[in-house]
Amino acid sequence: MKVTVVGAGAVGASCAEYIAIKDFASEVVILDIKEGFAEGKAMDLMQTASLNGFDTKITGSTSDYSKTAGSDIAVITSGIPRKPGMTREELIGINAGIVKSVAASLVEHSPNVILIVVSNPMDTMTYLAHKVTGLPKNRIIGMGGALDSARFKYRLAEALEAPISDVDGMVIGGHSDKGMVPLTRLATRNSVPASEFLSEERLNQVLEDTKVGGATLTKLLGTSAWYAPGAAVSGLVQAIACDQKKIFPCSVMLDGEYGLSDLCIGVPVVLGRNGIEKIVEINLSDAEKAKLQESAEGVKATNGLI
Ligand SMILES: NC(=O)C1=CN([C@@H]2O[C@H](COP(=O)(O)OP(=O)(O)OC[C@H]3O[C@@H](n4cnc5c(N)ncnc54)[C@H](O)[C@@H]3O)[C@@H](O)[C@H]2O)C=CC1
Ligand SMILES: O=C([O-])CC(=O)C(=O)O
Repeated sequence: MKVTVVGAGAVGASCAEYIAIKDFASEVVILDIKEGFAEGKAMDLMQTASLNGFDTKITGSTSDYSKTAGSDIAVITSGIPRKPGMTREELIGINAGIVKSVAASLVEHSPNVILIVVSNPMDTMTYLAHKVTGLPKNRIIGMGGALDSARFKYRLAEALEAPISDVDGMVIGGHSDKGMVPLTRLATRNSVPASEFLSEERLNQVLEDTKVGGATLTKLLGTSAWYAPGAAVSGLVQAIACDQKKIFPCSVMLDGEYGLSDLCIGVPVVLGRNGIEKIVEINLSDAEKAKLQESAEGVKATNGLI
């Protein structure tokens, strides 16, 4: 199993590190345009192999896509991150050009690749990857919901004063400050609805804190987050590589599902060796449907800018 990670920056390196530590891939290639940067990150990570106990071979490349040839999965993290006070949508001007050329180069060298798009604004960059590559729908996956759901569980556990392993919850919709739809109605603590433990007001606070999860970290760090994003990507890569058939909310091209078409937005999907093996249509309440619709309108407006 060969995995390429484009972008050796904060998210790309974290993602490569988590993939290596989980030790399911034979090879990880990191590629960046900054001369020597990917090679340096790869060497540094390889020097953790004997310490962390993995056999994954990590190599770096400066813009040489021939080294990525034959990749089964490729992750696109190349592009600029936001600074405090910015929205993800404001990154579109620079990142659209980067994602366009990177996606085309990846597919040229690995025609059977499954693409995972991370660069922001992620739903629109995923849509752009479809337009550029023409790959089948099951082979382009946007990563946002897995991260947003992890942040939702963090906030739920905090409110419930419970261990995170005891809580479950999912975020669908666009990966944006306004567009996320945390499904508080379906959140649970060990199968018991979270609403049995928390007031409506406290659950709403959890929802609001989840939606601004990325912005909160950007304000604290001065740039956007990387540990949880890297871990979330590695979870998707592992589900595909190991044919796990796990459900994650991912940004995928919809064709009538949830009453939406011609956009990529976060909905639950089953991930396995073929990429997106099924889009799972869950019964949403009228209020949740309205929020998803509103989120879709936001994503479509951003898509209009490419
Ligand atoms: N979807 C999600 O949940 C998340 C998305 N992001 C997004 O991921 C992207 C990367 O974030 P960071 O790693 O923090 O940024 P970073 O600045 O640390 O790293 C980006 C890397 O991309 C490289 N790069 C730029 N153009 C390239 C090209 N044409 N080909 C190859 N490499 C190129 C840069 O040299 C740099 O090393 C940002 O757009 C950020 O908003 C970040 C966190 C979560
Ligand atoms: O907040 C950002 O800009 C980066 C990102 O998408 C996240 O961490 O959720």
